[in-house]
Amino acid sequence: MRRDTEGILVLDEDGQTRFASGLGIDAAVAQTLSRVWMQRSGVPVKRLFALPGIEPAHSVAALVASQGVCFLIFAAGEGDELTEFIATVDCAADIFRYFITNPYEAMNVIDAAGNLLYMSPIHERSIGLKRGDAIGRPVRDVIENTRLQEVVMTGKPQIGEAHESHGVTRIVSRIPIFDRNRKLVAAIGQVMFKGPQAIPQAIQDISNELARVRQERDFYKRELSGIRNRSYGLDQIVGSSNAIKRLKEDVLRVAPLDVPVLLVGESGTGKELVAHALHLLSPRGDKSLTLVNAAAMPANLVESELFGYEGGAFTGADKRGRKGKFELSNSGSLFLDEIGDMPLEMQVKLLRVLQDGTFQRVGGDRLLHSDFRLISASHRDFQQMIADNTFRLDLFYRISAVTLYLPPLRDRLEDIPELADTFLAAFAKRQGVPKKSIDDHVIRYLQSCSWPGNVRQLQHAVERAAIFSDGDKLAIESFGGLERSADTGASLEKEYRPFDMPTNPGRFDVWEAKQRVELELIAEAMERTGGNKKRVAEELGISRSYLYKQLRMLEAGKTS
Ligand SMILES: Nc1ncnc2c1ncn2[C@@H]1O[C@H](COP(=O)(O)OP(=O)(O)OP(=O)(O)O)[C@@H](O)[C@H]1O
Repeated sequence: MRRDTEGILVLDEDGQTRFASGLGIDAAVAQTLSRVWMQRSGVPVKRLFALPGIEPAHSVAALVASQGVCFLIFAAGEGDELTEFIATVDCAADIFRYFITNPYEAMNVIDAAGNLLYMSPIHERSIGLKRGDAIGRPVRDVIENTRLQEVVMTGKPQIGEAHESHGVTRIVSRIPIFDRNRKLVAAIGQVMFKGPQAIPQAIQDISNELARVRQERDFYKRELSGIRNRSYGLDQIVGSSNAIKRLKEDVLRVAPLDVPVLLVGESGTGKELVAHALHLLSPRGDKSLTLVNAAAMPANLVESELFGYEGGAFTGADKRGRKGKFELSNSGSLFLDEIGDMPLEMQVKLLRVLQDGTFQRVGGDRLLHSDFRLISASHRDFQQMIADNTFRLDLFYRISAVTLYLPPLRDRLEDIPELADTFLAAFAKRQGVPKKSIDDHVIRYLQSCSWPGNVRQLQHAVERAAIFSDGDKLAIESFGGLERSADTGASLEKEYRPFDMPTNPGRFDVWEAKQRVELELIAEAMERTGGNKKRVAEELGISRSYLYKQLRMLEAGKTS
């Protein structure tokens, strides 16, 4: 006969059986437990203990009341350390309580779905939660930057990691919890809570260094993906609208001149494309075009990226030092994208480089010189930035000898068929699949959309539709519902026009602009050298007679 593995035995004050079931009916079990109960005045009954003299091993939980006792008997399972621990350590419950309320090391528990089952009081207090507030909530909504949910997803522990939350770095271990059938049921997070001073400075330094390296890695990844092996010329600028025709004419006219060019236009209008064309069509076209994205660059990297650094300039720096973008673009062009996002303190430094082409590496004292042609770009409204004092007027003048305006796609909807066709052809070639086509009614649909992300958005939308359309034609549904136009084009064009933009986008007098920059350079050099004309002529590489002529113009400008 199969023996029960569980049972209940209820005894009264005098040890008489009041209720029994399962193993509780077994005479040997009842006798043993009755003895334990009747000796309670000498040996108090433990809350949990191993059942003596019965094979296989069983554990007993005792619920003691004034009129009697209820024993719950259950199979312990071989080598069950928990039952053994509870059975042999009298203060087992107190030890558990210590672990879950430990003020030096918090313990949080989540279930397999990533929801909090328990959070230590110390941790709750540290993030301003009331007792039990976090229970039932997804852990990632409660603990900033936590990765505890990853542990229930992967089943892999994360031991001794630095975790930054609410401005404090603490050491954390995250451990998956499995049941006896090796099924993942929960995860616990143990957080060292002695305060920041408990974390050795070395660990803090490593964690800072790691964050810096991660940031740097992401930055270079972005840079790398930006440097595609594509050839950019005028042919790459697709479109036959008047606006694009004029833009191409202007690129041809400006490219050979060694003056700074500012490209202004919304995101995705092709500023980078135009920068490449300007460079390729310039006398510097066979040299390199160095790309810098001021917005994507982490603040702590901007200076060393642009200026380079000398060996040992800071922790983690290359021992041999490194050239910055200014040096790398020597004799070529420098494309400074999103210049409007450059912090003010960097603007001052950039201005200095643009004034005389000299600079120093971070941590160095050698005066270096670089000869580059600056092409900068921004989607921002310079007029507004200058009014808000977030962009320096003198820098604006310096970078915008020529400003080219790139029209938003909504202002040249007639380019959509050509652009869409180009993107479809390129997509088909890249993927090695037949090219799909677009019916006129789909083109009309595309022309009714607002395209806030301009050509880039169109390119992505067309590629997406090429993937999701069945057959050899793009269907409207496969564009996934694009935003329709509310016809705001005209006002936006105005918004993006920088201050001295000609009303006719792209039209300007290049010679006038060149003259203006030259006069500014001369005025500045005169001021710097205290009016020493010989030095000014030498520094600027112009003859003295030409300098005198220009000075007369400057004088005339002041009095007119
Ligand atoms: N006229 C165009 N002809 C062909 N492709 C274009 C044109 N304009 C933009 N593109 C394409 O659209 C995408 C975005 O262009 P680009 O990166 O030059 O825009 P951007 O104005 O520099 O954008 P952002 O300001 O966001 O950096 C690129 O893939 C580019 O090749």
